Amino acid sequence: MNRQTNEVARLRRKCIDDMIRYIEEDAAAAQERGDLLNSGSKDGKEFFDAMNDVMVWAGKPNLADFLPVSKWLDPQGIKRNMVRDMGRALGIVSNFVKERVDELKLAEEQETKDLLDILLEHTGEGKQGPDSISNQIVIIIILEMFFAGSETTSSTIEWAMAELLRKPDSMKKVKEEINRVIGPQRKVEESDIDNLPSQRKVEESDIDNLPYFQAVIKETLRLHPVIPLLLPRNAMQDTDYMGYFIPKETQIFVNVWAIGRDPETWEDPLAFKPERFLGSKIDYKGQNFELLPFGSGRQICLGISLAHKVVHLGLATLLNSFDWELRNNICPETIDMNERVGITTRKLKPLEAIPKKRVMDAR
Ligand code: HEM
Repeated sequence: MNRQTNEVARLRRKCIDDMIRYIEEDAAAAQERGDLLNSGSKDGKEFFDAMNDVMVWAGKPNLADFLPVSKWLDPQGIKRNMVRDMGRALGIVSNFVKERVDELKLAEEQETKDLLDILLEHTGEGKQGPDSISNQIVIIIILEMFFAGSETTSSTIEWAMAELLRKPDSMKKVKEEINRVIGPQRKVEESDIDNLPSQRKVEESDIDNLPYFQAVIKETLRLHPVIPLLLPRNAMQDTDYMGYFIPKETQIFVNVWAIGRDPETWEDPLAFKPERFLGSKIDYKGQNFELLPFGSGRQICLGISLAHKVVHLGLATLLNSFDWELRNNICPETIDMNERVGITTRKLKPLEAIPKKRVMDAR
């Protein structure tokens, strides 16, 4: 999995470069209009909105779960709304898959294949062999990957940026560190974050070169785990757990949001203090039960290594490419940090910050 994730580093680089280009173009246009960024991608926005709605329906307590006889009535309209919004998202993903199928018909031999290319190599209606999958399944797998991988990473970056803007001291420290290690003259590479075999030589283990930045991400995931109750589990049998009796078929949620804010584990738990992770061995890879934003064990996030790269590369690039400022009427203390409740926790009010292109140092 790690090897395959590394092989498509070039694609991630391109996505990050595109993101910076879009921000620059959007920022210039927004300045002329006198407002903030407004992404030009209609499909992107439509998908983002549909996904948001699906996450809200998925996280709503459903009366029908407690009163199964009322299931067919769908008393709160949750199923109805879910089917509608899932349909919107599926429509966009179907078009995306169709575009790729058309591109592949015209393409020569590909150098690098992504997940969709590989899935498409195995499409068929089952006649070709047991390992062939239908087009509909391909669309559903891609939809699931988009759902699992996009809002989680973008929200984590948004929360981190909001926390840094609320705490100018931490912002200053992280920028100084990134500036010292990377500097505005060159792009942030994945090798700056991890010890990867990379396009350029890594002089030392770069992960050690950005300890404060690493700590910022950990602290963000402690306070804002984007899947706060993980995915639900079902007790397969009657279980006695630490003196609690859990009957078979009980649906169980693990509240990692509360674990990350537990005053018995964390000093000053509600404060954003990346320093707490400096020199600490606590990590989010599922071994330290006080910090479980990706879950743990067999059901741990399938995309953890990809998420690790994308979140670090994305945020470091945003910080290295721009200086971020708040609007005139907002100061660090008044940034709205309320959460939108759903199966994922997104910011209730999207963060509004103005990117100012960094001027290259004349070194
Ligand atoms: C900051 C980013 C991310 C966070 C915080 C995150 C967190 C999680 C969590 C908490 C779970 C449930 C684990 C459990 O219930 O124990 C999960 C599942 C999953 N994640 Fe992630 N995730 C992130 C990014 C990604 C990415 C980039 C992908 C890949 C596209 C991905 C793919 C998945 C999949 C497929 C599952 C379902 C695994 C299963 O049910 O077996 N995630 N993630």
